[in-house]
Amino acid sequence: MTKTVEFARMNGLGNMILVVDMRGRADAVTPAAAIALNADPATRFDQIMAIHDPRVDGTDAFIDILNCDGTRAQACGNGTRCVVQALASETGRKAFTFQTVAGILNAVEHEDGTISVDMGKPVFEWNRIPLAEEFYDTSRIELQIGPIDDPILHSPAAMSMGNPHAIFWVDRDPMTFDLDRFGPLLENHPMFPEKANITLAQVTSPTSMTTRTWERGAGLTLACGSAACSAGVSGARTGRTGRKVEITVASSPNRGKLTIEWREDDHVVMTGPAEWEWSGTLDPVTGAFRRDDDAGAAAL
Ligand SMILES: N[C@H](CCC[C@H](N)C(=O)O)C(=O)O
Repeated sequence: MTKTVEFARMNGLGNMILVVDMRGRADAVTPAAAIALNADPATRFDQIMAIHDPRVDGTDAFIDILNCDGTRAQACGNGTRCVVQALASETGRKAFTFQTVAGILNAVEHEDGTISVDMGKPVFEWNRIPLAEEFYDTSRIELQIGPIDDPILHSPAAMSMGNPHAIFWVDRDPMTFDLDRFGPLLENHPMFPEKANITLAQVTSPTSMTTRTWERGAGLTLACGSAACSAGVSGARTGRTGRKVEITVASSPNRGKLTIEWREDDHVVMTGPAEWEWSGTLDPVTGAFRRDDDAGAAAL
């Protein structure tokens, strides 16, 4: 087994992704390697998407997801689009099926370069999100931040896309909130036994939203795909929007948008861009890396 593997630094609407090629190996990217890679400004990232050999028939790969703090995540929408782009560039194929901890994901790269991922079905049951308290209706749970008689944020929609999310509705630009201050408080709130990704969502029309997310295990990120899925579903679930919305991520307003459709068959389809930045090789045990010299190398 070689010491190093190939990787590509990519992004999905600014969500910083390392796509790591672990195919043919029996080991996995270690949390220590993730922490070391995140500590270097050149490879600082939000999530690692490690591509492993398929483990079940009918899938092209198993995708192992690590946050920059070394914890593992069950889902990563922006990262999945980056994996599709990397594999489409390598193989010439356009459609892929991946196994993740959250389940089986089907994805396709369109002629215009955007990528659609069927992120599966949303989960609303309190004990599967999970929440620490029983809520019959998790579309509006009792949780707030700020003065009891004038909370800054309150009554979020809670759900899971394989990973836990809380969506707080705001009536002004999400960038005007101190999410860096109260994100960690909410991420680690006792209400969320497995922590949670925290999103501020401003509904701008029945078919559009602007979101900003404090991610579990990663902090403030420029974009979060599974959070966009959760915001889109929660908008429809609470009657604020239709079942198909266009989402602008507040931190990256000029990088493009995500389209989220909560189909009538209960599947959530996310469509958006992915961008390759540069490639290199890395040691999945220690996180030591080397950037390829030639710019424009293949994505992986
Ligand atoms: N940025 C990712 C979300 C990673 C989720 C991770 N923060 C967790 O659930 O622990 C996305 O585009 O969906």
